[in-house]
Amino acid sequence: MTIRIGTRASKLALTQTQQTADRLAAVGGFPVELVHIKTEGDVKTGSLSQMGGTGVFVAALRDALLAETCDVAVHSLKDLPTGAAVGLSIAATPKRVDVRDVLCARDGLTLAELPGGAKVGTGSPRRAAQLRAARPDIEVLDIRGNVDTRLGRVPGLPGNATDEVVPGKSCDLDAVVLAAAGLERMDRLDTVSEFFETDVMLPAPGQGALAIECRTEDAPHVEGPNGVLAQALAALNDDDTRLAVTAERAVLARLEAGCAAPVGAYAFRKGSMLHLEAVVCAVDGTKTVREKKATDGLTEVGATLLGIEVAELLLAAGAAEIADLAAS
Ligand SMILES: NCc1[nH]cc(CCC(=O)O)c1CC(=O)O
Repeated sequence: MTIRIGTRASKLALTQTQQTADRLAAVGGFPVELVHIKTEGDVKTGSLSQMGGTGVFVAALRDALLAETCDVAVHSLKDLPTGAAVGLSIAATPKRVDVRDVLCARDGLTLAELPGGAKVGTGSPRRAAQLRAARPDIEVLDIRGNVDTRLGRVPGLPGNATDEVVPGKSCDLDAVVLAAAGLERMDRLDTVSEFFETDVMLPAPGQGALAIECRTEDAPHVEGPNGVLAQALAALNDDDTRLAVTAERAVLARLEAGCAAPVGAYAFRKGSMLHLEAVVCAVDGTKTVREKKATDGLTEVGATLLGIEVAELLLAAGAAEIADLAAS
């Protein structure tokens, strides 16, 4: 029995799927193969929001699972909509890597060292808002493209393909903001000039974590017999990661936030407590509401309730008035 793992064709997706496939094969003792699934988001160009947001990347993989074109799909958890997919389960969330956002600037500059008027690229309203809050005097530009394309917008970064300055294309910005996790997986952490601590920039809910999805019948069950795939998936799960991302995603769900809403959230377990902090910002950076809370309820339900509670604190503090939460 060969387990087929569906993947998008992007370098980041291929890298993280191959790494997961290798671990699954090692713990499961069965052969695995990668199946390339073309998604609407890979084929079309232009604004993601016009295609229905990052959900388009996920939908094709889910269709392939349900059609039994593949048995397992690996998603970046932060790209996964909060709504459940009928017939499918998140069978494992492996231990998450660095959750932080990073600055990749020319000449190794930090955010504080960038000159006034510096051009900083990001496609994320959450990052744009927090950048503007920290440095109202810089210019934040909306950029698109994969990780290599984005890094290529900053002159002199290690590993860039060209030094040619082409406006809108290459070497035309002072810095870009990306997730440490993606750079780590693609072995491009040497481009980072600053790691943002969470008091400056709260990451996207689920950032740095993967979700391994399968048909519900193949997922690990609490009771009853588990097949070889379910057992291998259970072995890849990290309980603390699952708790943290459950709390973070409950914030999004309770806020009914779209995938382009300027919402950051970060949860972590420390000892017997699960801590959660979340932020909603005005995209122009002028207003921010931030709340945090902890629970000793270290269960799926406890984590969900913590997320709901923090979301309600944010709403009570005016979150819905300062930002378009439905933005997608
Ligand atoms: N939205 C694109 C995306 N989806 C997942 C990652 C990598 C980080 C992660 O796995 O959380 C990235 C790139 C980025 O945000 O820099």
